[in-house]
Amino acid sequence: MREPGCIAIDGPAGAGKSTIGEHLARRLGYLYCDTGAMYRAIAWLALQKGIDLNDGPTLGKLAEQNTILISKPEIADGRQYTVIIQGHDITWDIRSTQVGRAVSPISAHPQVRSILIAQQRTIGLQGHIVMVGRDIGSVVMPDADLKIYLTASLRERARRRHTEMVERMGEHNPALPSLEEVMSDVERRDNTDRKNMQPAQDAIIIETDNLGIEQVLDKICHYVEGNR
Ligand SMILES: Nc1ncnc2c1ncn2[C@@H]1O[C@H](COP(=O)(O)OP(=O)(O)O)[C@@H](O)[C@H]1O
Ligand SMILES: Nc1ccn([C@@H]2O[C@H](COP(=O)(O)OP(=O)(O)O)[C@@H](O)[C@H]2O)c(=O)n1
Repeated sequence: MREPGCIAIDGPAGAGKSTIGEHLARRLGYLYCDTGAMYRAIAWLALQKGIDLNDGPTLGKLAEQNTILISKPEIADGRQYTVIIQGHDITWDIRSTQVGRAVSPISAHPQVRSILIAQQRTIGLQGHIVMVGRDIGSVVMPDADLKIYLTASLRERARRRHTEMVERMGEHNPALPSLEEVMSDVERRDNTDRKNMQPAQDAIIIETDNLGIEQVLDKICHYVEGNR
C-alpha cells in the first residue's frame, strides 16, 4: 500500500490541468507545481529583451541564467501562486495574449526544454507533489506513480479560456478577444506543442467535455485510491 509520490497531469490548453491539479493537491495535502508557468516566465523575459523567438541557443542561455521563483500566492487576487523573475512579479503578465503566442515557439527549442526539464525533475523528486504540464508523465517524471492525461474538444477548451478572460477582463473590455480568436490561438498552440504533448503510454486519458470539475476530481481520486 503506497501513496503516489508524484501525480502527473498533462494535456492541452484549457483541458483543466491547473484547476484540477491545484484542487487535487489541496485535497491530498500535496505540493502543486504548474510547469507551464516556467515556460511562460521565460517567454515573458524573452519578449522584454526582444530576443528572436527562433534563436534557440540565446533562449536556452536566458533560461539557464535566470532563476524563476514560484512561491505561495500571498496576494489574494485569485492567483494560484506568485511567479517572480529578475525581481518582477509577473504572475498575471505571463497570462497575456502576447506571452500566450510566444510561449509555444519558445518551448519548442530543445535548449530551453533541457534546462527547464532538469529544474522540474528536481522539484518533482521532492515527492508528494501534483505536477501539471505537457510532458510530465512522458519525460519529466516517467516514474510518476499516477499519470493522468486530461483533454476536451478544441471548442470546449476555447470556450473555457474565453469565459475565464471575460471574468478577468470584463465583458465590455475592448481588449477582450472574441471566442473565435481564442479558439484559433489555442489551436495554433496545440499544433506547435503537439510533438511535446503526447500522453505517456501508461497515462489514464480522461475526456472532460461532459464532466464538471468535481466529477473530474472524483474520477482522479478514485485512481489515487486504487494506487494506495
Ligand atoms: N471539467 C471542467 N468543466 C468545465 N470547466 C472547467 C473544467 N475544468 C476546468 N474548467 C475551467 O476551464 C478553464 C481552464 O482551465 P485550466 O485549469 O486553466 O486549464 P489548463 O490548465 O489545462 O489550461 C478554467 O476557468 C476552469 O475553471
Ligand atoms: N510541461 C510543459 C508545460 C508547458 N509547456 C509549454 O508552455 C505553454 C504554456 O503552458 P500552460 O500549461 O501555461 O498553458 P495552458 O494549458 O494553461 O494554457 C504550452 O503551450 C507549451 O508550449 C511545455 O512545453 N511543457
